Amino acid sequence: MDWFKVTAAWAEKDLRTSYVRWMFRFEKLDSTKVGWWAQPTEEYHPSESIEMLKACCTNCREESLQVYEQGWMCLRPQCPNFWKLNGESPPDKLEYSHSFINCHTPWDPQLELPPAPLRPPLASDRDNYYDGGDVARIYWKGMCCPQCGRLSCREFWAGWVCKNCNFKSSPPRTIFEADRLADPHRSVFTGPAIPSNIVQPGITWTRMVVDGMTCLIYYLKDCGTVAHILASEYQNKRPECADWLFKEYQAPEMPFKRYALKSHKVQGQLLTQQFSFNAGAPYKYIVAVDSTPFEECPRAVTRSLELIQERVKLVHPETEFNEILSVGYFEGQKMDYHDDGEQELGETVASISLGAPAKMRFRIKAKHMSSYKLWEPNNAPSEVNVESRLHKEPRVKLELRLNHGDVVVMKGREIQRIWEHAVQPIGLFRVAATARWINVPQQHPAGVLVKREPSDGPMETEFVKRAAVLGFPEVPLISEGGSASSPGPSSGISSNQHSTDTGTSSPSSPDHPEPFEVEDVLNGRAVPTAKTIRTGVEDLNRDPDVLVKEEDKEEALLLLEFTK
Ligand SMILES: O=C(O)CCC(=O)C(=O)O
Ligand SMILES: [Fe+2]
Repeated sequence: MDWFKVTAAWAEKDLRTSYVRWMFRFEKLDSTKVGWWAQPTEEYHPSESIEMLKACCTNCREESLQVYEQGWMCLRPQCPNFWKLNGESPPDKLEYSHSFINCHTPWDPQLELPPAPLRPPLASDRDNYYDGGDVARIYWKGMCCPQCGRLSCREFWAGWVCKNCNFKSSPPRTIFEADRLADPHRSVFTGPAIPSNIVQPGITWTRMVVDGMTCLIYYLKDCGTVAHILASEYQNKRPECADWLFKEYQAPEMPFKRYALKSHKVQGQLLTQQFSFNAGAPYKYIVAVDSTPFEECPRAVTRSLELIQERVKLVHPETEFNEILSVGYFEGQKMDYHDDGEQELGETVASISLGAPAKMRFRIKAKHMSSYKLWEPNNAPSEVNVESRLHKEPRVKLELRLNHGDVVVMKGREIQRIWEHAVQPIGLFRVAATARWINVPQQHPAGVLVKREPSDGPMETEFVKRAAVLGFPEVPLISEGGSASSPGPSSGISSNQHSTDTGTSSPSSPDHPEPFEVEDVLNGRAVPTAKTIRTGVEDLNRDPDVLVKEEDKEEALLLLEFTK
């Protein structure tokens, strides 16, 4: 782009809607440079000798510019003559006048100087100006590549990578101590901590001390409980506990990343604010996050899971987890209202807070607000009263103040269905790790059917041993008893429909084109889609024989789909 000055403002009327909109005329500071957006045919010859024409309204006696070629109009919305061309409505299509386009407005020479280079400096050049280490707001904003000028988001924990020329910029890393990020006026507890949560009427709670830790249990009516287990200085300083974890999580090698949001209304890719890392069973979340097996994770991740597990056992001894999502929040980042109610999720979700404190708020989802009246005391007020009360009452019913080392445990599926929660860190830098149980059905050892579309001939399917699909090349591509079948143009069979039509499969014949090579799968020429893998795994689990039963062939096509 370029630097511009605003040289005129006027009102226009939309005759279809009668709305009035304000328009602004921008003029480039350096009018000798042709804009990259200008059409080659565009006639633009700015000159100071061309004047912008003005005239006075006979009705309001105020001056308006002549903006349009079609003629002068009063451009003051307050005037009864506004937007009238010789007393009539102007035509729908108006053109800008020659003088309006080409006049060059004289300007104070001092102000003609560009105030700063348009290309923002690299964040590392600004280090001296920002207090907040390398987690300040500018460190998660985009980078303008000094080599090629391309703008790139900050996607990686370690720094920026230009998407065009691969230029890398890594800011220096400050390792924060949790104490530096804590509220300086907070109380420091050497024994069980005292909470400072906010509870609205209607939520009951109990408090107990277990193993020297304060536990608060909030009853979100019949939906379940939220337990807040407060850490103490003593607990946090123990080996491989909160202080240690927080330090470990800040290592530059930590595989945190900002992932692309799966659905949003903006053109192009949009990243989540926070950096995250998923380990154990795959969790869909609101972004397509990869998942790393526990054996390959940094120790901070597996240790967080152990510590969460230890804390959760204080209140819900039977709970197990198989997944942990670690999230790093830089300055100003937060997690908006959401629920953790994915279908595959177990009923307990627990998280540990590290670093800066945070507010975690729970509110009833708007669509369930009407059921709130069911929770009124015995003599439930009349419909009218309930409504008026709902409007006055803030939807937030519980606000937890989370400090370094605290653990929160949500237990109950209904909490995720009826309620939603949001987390707002207070301070520069925070890490949270949330553990869940995810029902991942066992992978069927037999394999999967893959589908391909040959350039000539009908759609082909081929049975591929699952191990090969998952990346073990030693397992060869196999045909299941000559299993090539023709599903027809649509194989969109719902996962719980079991076809009984045995006529859908036919033995492979020499007429059929060559099947997929395993290499196609492994070298990325044939790509499985995450959604279909998941559907497939679920179906395999529901019916382990699905791949060997002839009548289920069509359904099995859904199990894993490859696009060539
Ligand atoms: O940041 C936190 O404490 C919890 C984040 C959360 O709600 C989630 O990961 O689903
Ligand atoms: Fe959550």
